[in-house]
Amino acid sequence: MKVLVTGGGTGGHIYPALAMINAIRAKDPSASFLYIGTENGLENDIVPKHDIPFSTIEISGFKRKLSFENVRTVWRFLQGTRRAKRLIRDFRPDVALGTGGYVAGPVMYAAAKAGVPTIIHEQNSIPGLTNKFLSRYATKVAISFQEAADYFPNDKTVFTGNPRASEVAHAQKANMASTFGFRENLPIVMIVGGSRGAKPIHDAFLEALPQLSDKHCQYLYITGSVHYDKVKESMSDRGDHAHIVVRPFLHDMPNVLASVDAVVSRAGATTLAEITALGIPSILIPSPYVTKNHQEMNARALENVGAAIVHKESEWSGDKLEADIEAIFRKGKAAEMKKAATALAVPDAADKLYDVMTSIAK
Ligand SMILES: CC(=O)N[C@H]1[C@@H](OP(=O)(O)OP(=O)(O)OC[C@H]2O[C@@H](n3ccc(=O)[nH]c3=O)[C@H](O)[C@@H]2O)O[C@H](CO)[C@@H](O)[C@@H]1O
Repeated sequence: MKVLVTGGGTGGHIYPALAMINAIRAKDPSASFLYIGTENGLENDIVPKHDIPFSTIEISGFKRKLSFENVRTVWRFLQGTRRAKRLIRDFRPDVALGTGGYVAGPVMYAAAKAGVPTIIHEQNSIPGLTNKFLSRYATKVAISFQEAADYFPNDKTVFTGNPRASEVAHAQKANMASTFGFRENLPIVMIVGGSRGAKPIHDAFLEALPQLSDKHCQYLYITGSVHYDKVKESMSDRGDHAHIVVRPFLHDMPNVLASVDAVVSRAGATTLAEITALGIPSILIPSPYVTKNHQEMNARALENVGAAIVHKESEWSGDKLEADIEAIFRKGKAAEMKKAATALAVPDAADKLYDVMTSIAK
């Protein structure tokens, strides 16, 4: 099977695509792939590390307000479609998978127009602009939250879950002592602000530092590459933090996630698929800066069943972090949160998506 794959901008769109490529490779070792992304997106950094043929087109996103920039965007969309058409003509895929982000727009549109069977994957409970636009042309729409079905044509839409959940569900534990210097028998809490990091999460963490130094927990703090130097500098002003390990970005997230006891995070849909696949108790601070506040909707789906504690960004603080950690580890909430998270998991998502792909492939 020849599979065209696209999706990018941020990790939440890229990792489901990579997970699906790995799942297809395991089932069909002769399958070949072409991944189309952009040069500026995180995919340009991540995809080539996975031994996947990678090409780029130029594209930018629509501004919601009327602006001259949108004229340029339409022009780029048309240029991007033209370049994608050429790449598709050369590669001749049997099926195309798009996991969202701006780049998926022209690529999947060009694939559909070229007669390639197309499947778009939506990770969120409320879809992004690109996938909504593409759902008109796609052969199938795969969703990860039942709530998303309301936004897509009924006859095309199928619930599969997020294939990254399948990848993470089988992850081996990392050696946290030798990799990060953590002590055994003390809970490890990961703090992460999505694939690019999030300043409000850093601010609250830095504020909480004095309270967190009681050493009943250890912290693995992932800042996002752009925030790393600043955070390190702020921390060095605030004393010794032997129980806090700071990293800019992790490339082996599945194994590390499989080894932590709780996660403090934004509520990006792919992160939530990972958290539920592994049954990790979580404290979620949804980003309010995303389309139709979809991260809050994602987060509430976990909160409603007792899998997560959710705080609006405007209400979150270092004190809340300390109180939540206390509730999870010292007041025994961890076990019930773990159970509730596991109940939401879709560990066979990659199999489900594979079945849909092969059912429509040429
Ligand atoms: C600001 C924005 O538009 N965010 C969106 C974006 O978020 P974002 O890209 O932050 O997405 P997620 O939190 O869903 O996923 C992040 C992914 O990056 C991985 N990771 C993260 C940090 C790291 O150091 N290493 C690493 O591998 C995580 O394991 C995960 O697989 O896509 C998500 C999925 O469509 C959406 O729900 C989010 O609303």
